[in-house]
Amino acid sequence: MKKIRVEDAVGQRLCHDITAMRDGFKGAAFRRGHVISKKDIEALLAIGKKHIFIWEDKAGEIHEEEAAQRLAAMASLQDAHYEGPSEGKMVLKADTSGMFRVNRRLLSEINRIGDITITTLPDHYPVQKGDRLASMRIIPLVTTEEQIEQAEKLCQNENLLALLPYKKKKVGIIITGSEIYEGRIADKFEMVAKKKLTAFPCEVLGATICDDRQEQIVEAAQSYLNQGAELLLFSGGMSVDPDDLTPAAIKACGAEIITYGVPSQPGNMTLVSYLGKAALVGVPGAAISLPVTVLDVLLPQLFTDVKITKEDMLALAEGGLCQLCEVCHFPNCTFGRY
Ligand SMILES: Nc1nc2c(c(=O)[nH]1)N[C@H]1C(S)=C(S)[C@@H](COP(=O)(O)OP(=O)(O)OC[C@H]3O[C@@H](n4cnc5c(N)ncnc54)[C@H](O)[C@@H]3O)O[C@H]1N2
Ligand code: MOO
Repeated sequence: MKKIRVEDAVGQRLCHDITAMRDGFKGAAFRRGHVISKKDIEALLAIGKKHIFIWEDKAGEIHEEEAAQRLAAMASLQDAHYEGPSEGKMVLKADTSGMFRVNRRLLSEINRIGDITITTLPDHYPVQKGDRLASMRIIPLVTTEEQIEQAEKLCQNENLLALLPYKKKKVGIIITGSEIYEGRIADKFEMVAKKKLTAFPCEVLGATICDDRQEQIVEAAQSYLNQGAELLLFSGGMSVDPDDLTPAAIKACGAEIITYGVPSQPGNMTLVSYLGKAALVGVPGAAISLPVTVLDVLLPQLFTDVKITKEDMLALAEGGLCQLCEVCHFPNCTFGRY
């Protein structure tokens, strides 16, 4: 690449986007390929560009825009599209709502190569259509093609990124507790659960209030399963009192327990289990009194086709202590990352 003074550049073609920042604007003031005219000289000087590069092709070298496009192509995925290049980078955006996945080990290997940087939302992040998911660029204006080939090779047999779209599910809500069943207090869980479920494609089959009696809880669960429910949320009776029967009732339904107890707080006493395709989730009482608990962390994955594992739950421990912020920013926070 040849460096020349802006005053001597009239008639020359810019070989990369040139960024300006002013009054809240940050973006490309001049695009790659723009032919510099006399009137551009003052504008370039005003954004601090006294010199520009003139591109000279060299074998084995690759320009930032082509490099970014190659990186995007090696990590293409369904239900998302790339935009760019702009300022040398490609940005991945979601075409649907779902749970974003990133292969962290592979991401680290690619970023270790040298000039390449790929940055993403956190693994398991819930996203909406239009959200930015990842951005890719090389740091210098030019890199060796060999570095891009190395990254491409790493992505040959495994996916770097994925977006798991939410699937429509039928949901049954089972509320336990003698105080609610006998009318001593009003139920608060149905409203809480239904509000959280509005973020996902689902049909709520109903909400059943049960006494602290195992057979009644099992019967309510079976009734929803017979109606095709793929997600059952059980509330209350999840801790250590003699009347806390929900975990035993879920076991009695024949579900395979993935975990009873999650290293995350609030929501420690959560139970995750599966009976065939259906997820049976025991939700501790804290979900009623706090804006965000483990339930909010689990819901995105519960609406995908990928089952929650014990490893997933163990990974919640670091950062899993909610900071109880005055204004809750979940999921844009430390809580619930795995
Ligand atoms: N000694 C210990 N105490 C507690 C533990 C523990 O491990 N050792 N765990 C704590 C955790 S964590 C939670 S969360 C709570 C509550 O757990 P439960 O899910 O068993 O909740 P309940 O005992 O059934 O109810 C607690 C409280 O909330 C009211 N409630 C419950 N469901 C409803 C509803 N649908 N609508 C309105 N109000 C509801 C209930 O009446 C109780 O007042 O336990 C900690 N304690
Ligand atoms: O199970 Mo509890 O307060 O950690 O929700």
